[in-house]
Amino acid sequence: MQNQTNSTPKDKPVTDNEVVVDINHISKSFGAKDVLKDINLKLKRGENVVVLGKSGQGKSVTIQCIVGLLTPDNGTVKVFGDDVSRMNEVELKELRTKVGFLFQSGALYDSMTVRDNLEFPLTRILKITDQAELDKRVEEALDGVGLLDAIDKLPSDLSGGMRKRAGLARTMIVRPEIMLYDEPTTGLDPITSREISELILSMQKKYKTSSIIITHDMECAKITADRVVIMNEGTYIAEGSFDELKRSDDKLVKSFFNVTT
Ligand SMILES: Nc1ncnc2c1ncn2[C@@H]1O[C@H](COP(=O)(O)OP(=O)(O)OP(=O)(O)O)[C@@H](O)[C@H]1O
Repeated sequence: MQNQTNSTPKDKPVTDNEVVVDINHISKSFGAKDVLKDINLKLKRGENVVVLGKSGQGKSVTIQCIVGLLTPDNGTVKVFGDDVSRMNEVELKELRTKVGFLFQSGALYDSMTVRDNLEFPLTRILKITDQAELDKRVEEALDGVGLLDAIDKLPSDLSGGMRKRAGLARTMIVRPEIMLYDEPTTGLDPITSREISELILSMQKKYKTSSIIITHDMECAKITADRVVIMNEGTYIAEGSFDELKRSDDKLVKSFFNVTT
């Protein structure tokens, strides 16, 4: 690790089973508060990993460490084999074009139409200038999330579920290799939550994206997860498939499943 040089993700050979995010014994404190104590997580290419945990357990802090917005106090986070804490600004920028986020709000620009919101990353990140190409990509992306009819609407004219779909289309339009979903179904009714969860699953299948999905929503976990990890008090306490964890005898693990199952 000492003399490692960072190369850009696109230089890496792609293999099945490749670990695209490797979190190794990270800890993070804010003042006297030890938020992450010892977190380990490997995300393989094409895999959906759901992180379950109660509020304030450091799930969002973990995500911020993956994209270099926060630096762990100890341990390493490698993305595509490169240590994020050793990346310079150019490398971090390159990394963030490969890693898409979907935050709770969907993070659309309120003053822009849905079309303009989706064009924005195409012009900014992919540097596409040809209007016909922009139109084609925007329409395809919106069609993929069932929102083509809303192309000229403002975010304020959309329901919460539609905003989430538009946010997902905007993130996916640059084809990130890794997706980080921070509570993608929070604030949505059960039917819309299910639709978003199914969309997350279909995105994984269609684009072979590798995703970390942070959620409290057990149905979202059930629909989307290839693997579930449960986080409590700064460490991961259990890991397995949804069905394996559902059968667990551990009291804390059971407490997550008893809510809805
Ligand atoms: N930049 C920061 N400075 C100080 N404290 C922070 C910072 N970021 C997070 N924290 C603290 O770390 C703890 C974990 O926060 P985090 O947002 O990761 O929780 P979470 O598990 O994602 O919870 P939730 O489900 O409520 O979003 C919280 O107590 C929060 O106040």
